[in-house]
Amino acid sequence: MKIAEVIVDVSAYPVDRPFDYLIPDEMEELIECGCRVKVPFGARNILGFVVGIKNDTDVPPDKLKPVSSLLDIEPVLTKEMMELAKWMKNETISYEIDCLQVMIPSALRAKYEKMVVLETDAENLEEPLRTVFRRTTKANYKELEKQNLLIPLKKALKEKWVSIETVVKQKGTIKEIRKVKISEDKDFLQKVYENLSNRAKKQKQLLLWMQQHAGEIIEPEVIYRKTDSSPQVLQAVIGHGAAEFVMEEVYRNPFKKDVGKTDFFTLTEEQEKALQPIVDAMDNHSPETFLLHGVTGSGKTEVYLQAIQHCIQQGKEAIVLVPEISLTPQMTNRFRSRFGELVAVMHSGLSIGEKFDEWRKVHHRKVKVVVGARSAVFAPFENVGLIIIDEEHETSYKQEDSPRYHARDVAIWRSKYHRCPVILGSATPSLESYARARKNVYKLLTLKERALKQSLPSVEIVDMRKELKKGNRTMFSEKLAEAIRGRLEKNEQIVLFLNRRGYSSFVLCRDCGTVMQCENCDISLTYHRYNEKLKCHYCGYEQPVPAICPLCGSDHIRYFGTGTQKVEEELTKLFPGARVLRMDVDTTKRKGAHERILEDFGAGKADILLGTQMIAKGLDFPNITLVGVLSADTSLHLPDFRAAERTFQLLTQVSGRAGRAEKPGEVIIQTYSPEHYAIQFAKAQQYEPFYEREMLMRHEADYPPYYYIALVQVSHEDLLVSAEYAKKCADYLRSRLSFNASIIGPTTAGIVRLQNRYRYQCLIKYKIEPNLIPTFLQLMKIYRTDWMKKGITLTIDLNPTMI
Ligand SMILES: Nc1ncnc2c1ncn2[C@@H]1O[C@H](COP(=O)(O)OP(=O)(O)OP(=O)(O)O)[C@@H](O)[C@H]1O
Ligand SMILES: [Zn+2]
Ligand SMILES: [Zn+2]
Repeated sequence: MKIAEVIVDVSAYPVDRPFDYLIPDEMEELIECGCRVKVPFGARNILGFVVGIKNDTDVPPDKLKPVSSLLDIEPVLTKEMMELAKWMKNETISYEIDCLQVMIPSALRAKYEKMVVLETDAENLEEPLRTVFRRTTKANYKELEKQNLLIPLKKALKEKWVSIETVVKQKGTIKEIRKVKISEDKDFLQKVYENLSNRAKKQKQLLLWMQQHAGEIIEPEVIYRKTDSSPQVLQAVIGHGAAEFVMEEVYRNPFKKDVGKTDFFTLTEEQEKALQPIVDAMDNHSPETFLLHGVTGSGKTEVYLQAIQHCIQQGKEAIVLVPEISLTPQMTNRFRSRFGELVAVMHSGLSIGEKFDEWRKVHHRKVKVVVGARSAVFAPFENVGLIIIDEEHETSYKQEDSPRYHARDVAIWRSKYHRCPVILGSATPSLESYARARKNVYKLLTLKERALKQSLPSVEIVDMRKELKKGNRTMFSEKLAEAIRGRLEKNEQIVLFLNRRGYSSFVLCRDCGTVMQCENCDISLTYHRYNEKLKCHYCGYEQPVPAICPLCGSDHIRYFGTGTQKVEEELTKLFPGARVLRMDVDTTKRKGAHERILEDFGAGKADILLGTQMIAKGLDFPNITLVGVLSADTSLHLPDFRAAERTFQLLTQVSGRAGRAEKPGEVIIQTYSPEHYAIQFAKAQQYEPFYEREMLMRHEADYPPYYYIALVQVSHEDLLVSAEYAKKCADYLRSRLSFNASIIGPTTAGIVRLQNRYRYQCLIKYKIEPNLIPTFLQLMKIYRTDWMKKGITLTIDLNPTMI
């Protein structure tokens, strides 16, 4: 008798442990650890992962149920991943199933079809497969399963006579936008127009307009707006054949392009010195963590590339993590142009199917290097020699929902498993990492100079309060405006950065002061110019901009569109000839848009790149000689203890985009708080003094890195219920944790009401608290057995990125 231990896909069960299932005889040779199965659970058949196989069980025979079906003939998880999940579930207080799910590509969670592809001459196969593949080189897996051919198939797979190809059916995350393609045939449009009766006034009006736009592909919303027509009218006109609906064309895959080949640079002395200890650690199989602190443009990437080269020479594999936002072709091409076909790239811009293709290259050892965002840390390599996390200070390395893991922690866990080094790289390391480096927990490697000894750009601070006093009401100080003008004349490029964190455009009634709020959340709605709508960034609620104030009926509605759109308008007014590219959430929604904007800017098709956080990192364009920061302090006054750190990081990163080649760079930072230390140190571009200063602040307030923090959050539709259970949490924690841990709260969360749920939280600060994880697990158990039924949601976030 063979028994499978299965982690089942139920996230509401109080106990998080494997369940035993009988393996039916016909599956005995097929099931392995790491395969997914379907098993009966209660009245349902649900998904599960086989995490162990054994010969006996305590479950009485009459209770023991058999596995219903097998989903993977090849395991999708390695032994390492299953071990990692066990560690992760405690570390992040989450279900093991969630940890396992996050490790596999989303394609495996979508609908797909499996095909078995012949990889050899059919005559080399054994019967009965030979007969099958004499007729075809591709057979449907389901068919073979029906014919009971899985056992010979498994053998053929092991011999690599066949392989399995998965065709994802669902288009997945690619957003397809429905647009209207107007007929190119003007005469035809005219004919349709003439054939319409005069009573169809709206249709006629629309057709007249269409004649002016023959052949164009336009979003329906734009048509409604421009022609004052309704969906019904458009539908009618389409019915006459004057236009048709088309789906947004899929953009070419930016990674299919040939990237050419680049050579290794001769390292500078500093780079050489940084690389050596990493190479030594690889040679000695030593799981050390290095913090590579190098100023912007110091050539950290070159150090990574040469370290990877060494790793490949050792016959091992490398994982490179970069923040999603800087996972641009510019970045990935640096890896692809060095290592060619040995590189797989994983990021959210790819469709589910494309992502899955990349994952399979890793799974089948077709590549040696994977470059990807956070989840690439789970790349199923089995012989990892190096893990790199670029821009390690980035908050996107922490997953915001369950499992709330930090890629850095996972990387370090894996480095111990594989006995290989980790490199954390940044020009502005997180305080936590730098503090660890100071204590020799991480090994500090420093690059103080830029790669070609270019000087860092000169930084100037402009006090915007004085501008206002001078009577300048624009967003551009005289200084910045002048500098922009100068660059435009010299044909040099400009980056303008709008710090939009915690700050957005909103709509307000000038008579009564009402700010338009979301119906479901305690958040003001954000104004979107392009479709004249107000939108909630938290829950997606959308409404048209009201013509009159819903509260007092006044029509004095004012738009505080101080976002990128407004800046763009002002820019074009001030500098009519300037070519501006805007990069923000609106202009980068579509697949490939982000890449295209950068590509165009790199190719010199624009003078000014205007953007938000998205443009702060990773850009390496030689012709940028001016960086302007329009509003340095918007991120400074957020109620988050990391506000100063984030501001410093942003300003330093964005300043670093200037003067990276021969031409010297200049940075102008506009601010209303020029005296703030985060801004002053960003001006000096000195990390260490900032670090010292900020550490003092953290020390005084008992914040990380001196203390760890954890956030326990409770939410419920009813405010009082939420408050009551938050208090229960706090009481429970107080009764179980030591006096060294301080429990603050319960207090209301930063945003009290979100998606119609009221939120309370407790903040826990602790140093060494052996009882913490067991207490949290216990609290979770109480929640899952009892509170959940009452509609409570409880989340526990260890080391939250925002509080
Ligand atoms: N040894 C070298 N010799 C010549 N050029 C180099 C060398 N190392 C790096 N460079 C060049 O210097 C520039 C900056 O390097 P890179 O982009 O790797 O810096 P970085 O430290 O990653 O910067 P940032 O943190 O600002 O993104 C690049 O254009 C790179 O090609
Ligand atoms: Zn009003
Ligand atoms: Zn909302």
